[in-house]
Amino acid sequence: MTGGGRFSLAGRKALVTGANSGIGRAIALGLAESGADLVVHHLGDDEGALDTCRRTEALGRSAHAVEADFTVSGAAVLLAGTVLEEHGNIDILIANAAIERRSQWSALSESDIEAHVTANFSSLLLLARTLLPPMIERGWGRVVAIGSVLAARPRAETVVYASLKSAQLTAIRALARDVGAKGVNMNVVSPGAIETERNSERYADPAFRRAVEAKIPIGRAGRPDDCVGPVLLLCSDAGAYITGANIPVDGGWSIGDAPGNAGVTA
Ligand SMILES: NC(=O)C1=CN([C@@H]2O[C@H](COP(=O)(O)OP(=O)(O)OC[C@H]3O[C@@H](n4cnc5c(N)ncnc54)[C@H](O)[C@@H]3O)[C@@H](O)[C@H]2O)C=CC1
Ligand SMILES: O=C(O)C(=O)C[C@H](O)C(=O)CO
Repeated sequence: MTGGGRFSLAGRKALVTGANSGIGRAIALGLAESGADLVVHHLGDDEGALDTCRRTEALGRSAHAVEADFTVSGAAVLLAGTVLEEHGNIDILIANAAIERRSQWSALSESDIEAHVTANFSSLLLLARTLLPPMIERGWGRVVAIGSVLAARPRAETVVYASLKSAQLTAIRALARDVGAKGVNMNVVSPGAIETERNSERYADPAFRRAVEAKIPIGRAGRPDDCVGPVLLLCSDAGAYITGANIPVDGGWSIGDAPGNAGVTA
């Protein structure tokens, strides 16, 4: 099945980071359903990456798995170079992979801060530095970074993670401004509470689930699949006039949030 018309991604090739699980896997498969070929990035999950590749091939698209640890300095540059060399130009970059280590600010270690900065912020800029020029040359490209509603909801135990989601948004908007006239659109999709591998233990606690659901106007936690449609819009010609945007996918959770609202405990 391929999404047709203005949502079609036929003939496009996408690199999706963290495409072995959760939101990244759902987005990767959505892109493939709409006609894109894939480069499936993962870290330490051969089985998950192969599963995404097999499911992509079952949709009639090609898929190749690549591995990189973005907490390691130089890994993003190496990956981008290898991808261009071995898999050809990338039309669509989905920067989805991220680490989230929660701890009180008073317990933060320098190495933890550095790991977050390298994986969640530097890797986006370094992937973009290599992958954007060929997009600009061909006059068409899309970058979607996966943000978080936490960027606008600062809380002490996610101070590094949330700050970097804010920084990522600013970076995307800065670059979007520069490449907009060259056919390259760059946006952020910001999920709210989405049930995935990273938080399955928290959601196993019924009290946690109830607390989260009570704050969401749509009344349920999100599913990875909820993030797919907005990304397809931004990656296709249907989204040709959208750049530098930040689209929340949070069941309405952020409606009425004041900047700096720290009252959400889920
Ligand atoms: N699940 C949620 O409620 C929310 C998730 N997000 C964002 O969505 C994105 C995906 O998260 P989920 O699907 O929930 O989590 P997940 O844990 O299923 O996926 C994270 C992916 O990142 C990759 N990854 C982890 N450490 C890495 C490293 N050091 N180097 C390279 N890749 C690494 C893994 O391959 C994994 O597939 C992340 O950017 C996260 O910040 C944002 C808001 C809410
Ligand atoms: O991981 C993020 O980023 C989040 O936004 C997490 C959720 O909002 C959350 O903490 C509730 O499950």
